[in-house]
Amino acid sequence: MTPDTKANFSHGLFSDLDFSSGAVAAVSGGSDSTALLLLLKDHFDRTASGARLLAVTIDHGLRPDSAIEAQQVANFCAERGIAHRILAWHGDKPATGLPAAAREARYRLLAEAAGAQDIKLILTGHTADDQAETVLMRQARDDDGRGLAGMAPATLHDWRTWIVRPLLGTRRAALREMLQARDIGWIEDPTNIDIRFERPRVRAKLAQGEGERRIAEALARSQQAAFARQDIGRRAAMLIDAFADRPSPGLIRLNRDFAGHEDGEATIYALRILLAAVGGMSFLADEARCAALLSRLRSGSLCATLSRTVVDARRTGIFLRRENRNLPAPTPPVDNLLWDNRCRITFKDGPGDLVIAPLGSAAARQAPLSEDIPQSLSRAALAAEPSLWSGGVSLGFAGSNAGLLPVSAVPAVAPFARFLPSFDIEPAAATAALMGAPPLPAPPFHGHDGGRGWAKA
Ligand SMILES: Nc1ncnc2c1ncn2[C@@H]1O[C@H](COP(=O)(O)OP(=O)(O)OP(=O)(O)O)[C@@H](O)[C@H]1O
Repeated sequence: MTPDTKANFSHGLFSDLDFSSGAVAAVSGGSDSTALLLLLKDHFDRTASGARLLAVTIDHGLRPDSAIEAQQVANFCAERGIAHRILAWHGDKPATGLPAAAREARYRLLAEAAGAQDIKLILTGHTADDQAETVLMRQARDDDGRGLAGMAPATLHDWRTWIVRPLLGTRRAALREMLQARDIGWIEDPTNIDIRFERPRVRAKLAQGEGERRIAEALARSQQAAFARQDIGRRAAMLIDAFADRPSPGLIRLNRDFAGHEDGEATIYALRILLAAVGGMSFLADEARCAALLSRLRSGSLCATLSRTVVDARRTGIFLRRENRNLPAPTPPVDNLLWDNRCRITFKDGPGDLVIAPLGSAAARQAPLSEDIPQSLSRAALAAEPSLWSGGVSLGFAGSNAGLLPVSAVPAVAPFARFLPSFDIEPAAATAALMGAPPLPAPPFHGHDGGRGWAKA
C-alpha cells in the first residue's frame, strides 16, 4: 500500500470496518489520534449509522501535565458532542520496562472502557511513520524476522476486543496538514523528542536527509515480512490441524511423521507455537533450539524440556505437556485471571475460601483417564492443570465439572492470549481448536475472510 500523503481522506479509511458494536477511539491528544478522532466523527456523521463513538484518554500519571492534557481532550470532545472518558493508570509503576508496562496498562484500560459499553472495537492513531520507526527499531535488534512485519493492522486483545490501526498507511504530515487546514491544534508530548528513548532517536534521524527513502524502504520491507509471516502461519496451521491432537487434558500428541515433514520451516514454526502454548509462554520457543530438537526427534525417542514444556517422544507419538515445575502458587480466583498463561478464569462470586492451584499428582492419580495412552503421561499432564480448591479439597479442573461452579476455566492460547496480531490468526485458530480454547471472535472487517481464522470465528 502506498502511504497516503495527501490531505484527502475520502478514500474510505474506515469503510471496511464493522462498527455495529460502536468504537472506542484511543485519543492521547497528539496530532495523530486527534486526527483519527475527527476523521472518525466525520465518518460516523456521514454514514449516520447511529453507532456509538466513545473517545478514551488514558492518564498514565507519568508526567506532571498528564491530567491537564486529558482534560483538554475532554473539552475538545465536549465541544464536538463526542462522548469521552478519562481513565487513570493507578498502581505500581515499575522502575524498568516502564514503556511496556504503560502500554499493557493502556490497552487493559482501553479494553475495560470498551467492555463496559459492550464495544468490541478500539481504534488507535498509529501512522505509517510509526510503522517505519517500529520496523527500523526491530531491525536493529537480532530478531527472527517476524518482528519486521511491524504493527499488524489489527490485534486481538484478551481474545475479545479488536484494536485496529486504520491510519497505518497514512503519513503523519498529511494528518497534520488536515488539522492545520481545520485550524485545530494538538498536544506535543515532550517524551516524543526526548532522545534518551530509542523511538525519538529513530524519529529524529528519519527527519534528516535520506529519511524519506529509509521510511519508504522500511514500509516496503514490512509489507514483505507481513506477507511471509502470514504465509508461514498458514502452513504451520495446516500442520497443527493434520498432525496434532489432545488425547487427554493438558496433553498434546504429535504424530511421529510431523518431525520429518518436508516443509521444515513451517514444522519449526508450528513446534515453536505449540511449545509456547503448552508451556504457557508469551513468546514463541527459540527458533534454533526448536530446529535442533526437531532433528533429534527425527532420529528416535527422547525426553527434553523446552519453553516449560516436556517433550516426550515415544514410538506412539511425540507428547507435549507443561512441566511440573514453576507452576503458579495457589491464588484466590479473580475475574479474567490468566492462570499460568494457559487458562482464563472467570469468577462471578463464591465462598471466600476458594483458591486456584494445580491439581497435583495425588488428585491426578484419582482421576479416571482414557486407557489409550500411557497413564504416566496423562497423569503428569493432568497434575499441572488448574483446579479449584476449597479447604484442601479439589472441586474440579478445567474441562471437567468446573462449569457447575461459580468459577469457570477455559483454555487460553498462551503466546496469543493477551495480544494476537492479525498476522498470526491462522496458527492461533488452529492451536485454539487443538487446545479446546474458545473460537476467535468475529473479525473487525466486513467481507475480509482472508484467513481461516476469520472464517471460523
Ligand atoms: N494516553 C493515551 N490515551 C489514549 N490513547 C493513547 C494514549 N497514548 C497513546 N494512545 C494511542 O496509541 C496511539 C499511538 O501512541 P503514541 O504514543 O505513538 O502516540 P502519541 O505520541 O501519544 O500521540 P498521537 O499518536 O496522537 O500523535 C495513539 O495514536 C493513540 O491512539
